[in-house]
Amino acid sequence: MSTPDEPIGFGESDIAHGETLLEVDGLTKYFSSDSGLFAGINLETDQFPPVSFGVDQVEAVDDVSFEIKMGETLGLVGESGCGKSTLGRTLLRLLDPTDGTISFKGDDLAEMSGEELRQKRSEIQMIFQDPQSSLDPRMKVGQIIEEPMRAHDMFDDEGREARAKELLEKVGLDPRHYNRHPHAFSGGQRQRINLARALSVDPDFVVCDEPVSALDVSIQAQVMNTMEELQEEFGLTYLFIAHDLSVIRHISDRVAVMYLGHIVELAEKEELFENPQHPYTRALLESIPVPDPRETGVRGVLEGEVPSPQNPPSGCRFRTRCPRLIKPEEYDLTDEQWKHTRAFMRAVKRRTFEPMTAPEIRREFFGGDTPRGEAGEIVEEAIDLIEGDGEYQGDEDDEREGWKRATDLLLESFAERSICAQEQPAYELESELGTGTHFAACHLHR
Ligand SMILES: Nc1ncnc2c1ncn2[C@@H]1O[C@H](COP(=O)(O)OP(=O)(O)OP(=O)(O)O)[C@@H](O)[C@H]1O
Repeated sequence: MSTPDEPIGFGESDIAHGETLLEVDGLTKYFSSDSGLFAGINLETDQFPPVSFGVDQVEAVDDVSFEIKMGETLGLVGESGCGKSTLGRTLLRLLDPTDGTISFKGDDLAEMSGEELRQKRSEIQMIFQDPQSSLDPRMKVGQIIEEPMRAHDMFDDEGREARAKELLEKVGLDPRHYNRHPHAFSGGQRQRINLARALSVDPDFVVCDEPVSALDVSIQAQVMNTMEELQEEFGLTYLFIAHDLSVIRHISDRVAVMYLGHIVELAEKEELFENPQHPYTRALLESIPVPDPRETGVRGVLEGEVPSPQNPPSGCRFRTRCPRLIKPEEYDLTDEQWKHTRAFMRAVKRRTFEPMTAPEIRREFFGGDTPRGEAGEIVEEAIDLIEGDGEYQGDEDDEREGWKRATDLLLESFAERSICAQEQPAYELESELGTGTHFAACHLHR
């Protein structure tokens, strides 16, 4: 048990600044897609008997590897639903991993349970997005901050109170607020209370899950500045989860970009923002709203929907939306012809144009220069299926069938035969800025 006389600067960690604190290897977390009485029973009306047994998996986090160094902030960014929170919670063992290792100071958290895991939890803390709901309104601020210390049997009553008051001051609040209830505080102040609570047990590592997303922009910067000061003072290491790139840019040393359960790019902050190497990262960066009022809206917004994590694309998970999908080896296509074919495939898949005649399609999508050879035959067959005066036109059901067959044909012949569909990419690149490694999961770097 710690003594109350210990200074608030807390105990020394046995890992030096800049050394690996946490190393995650092949971390995977699948959820069964439904739960309850009928979990695993699927109704399939087109077969007999019309039920089958089997659990659909949501591949929320899939084969993720990275490390975090003592004293650094690793930013984790990605669109909603890409698995950021699941990753954070699995690291802390709030969720049980499906596979992989989580080496924290050399011990595998994935293998721990019971008392051993409970003990470890004082070294790893988490801060959540919503400071409103994560603070019990019936408890006073002092009790809230002391709760984790009590759970870990740290100090006596007097010691805990002294420490709680000192922490209130450290996070930028007034120690005299010790006896107040959380409702008396603003959103930013409540997040500061959360910070004090997380720090009360002297953690080395704090997973911050969208900690400033619910706050006004001006308050966000203040809270992040406080977090940086506390990091410096207490030698903290952060995994900072956010969907907002400007927040990530403010606080991170290195940044990991997540898409549909995979980490697609990881590099030092400047390198990632100035020299992004994954088409998804580029699209994310381009979709940041432009501050210039003369430019309206957002640029380069990502096309299409994120696929379901229940049935994610093979190979590179971004390939179904990727503007740089790689040409399949077997076709003799110029870059220009491939660009046209790819654009045509996307337009057919998403049915973005009204029926046209075959010459109009050739002109519109291929500038009159349709590919030759096998690829050309496939393109012509697809054109045949959707052309305005072709056999599939006139009846709505037939028309739909024609577009579907053309889509399947194009996807099977081109998209599915790309290396992007066949192999999961993972490449280490040289950084242009800074000294660290640059990971990019994109076959353009093969
Ligand atoms: N308990 C659960 N059971 C089933 N599926 C889940 C569960 N928790 C999360 N998921 C699914 O896992 C995927 C990843 O979700 P997660 O919350 O980790 O994403 P996120 O990137 O943190 O998104 P957000 O920013 O919206 O919280 C989603 O498809 C989500 O629906």
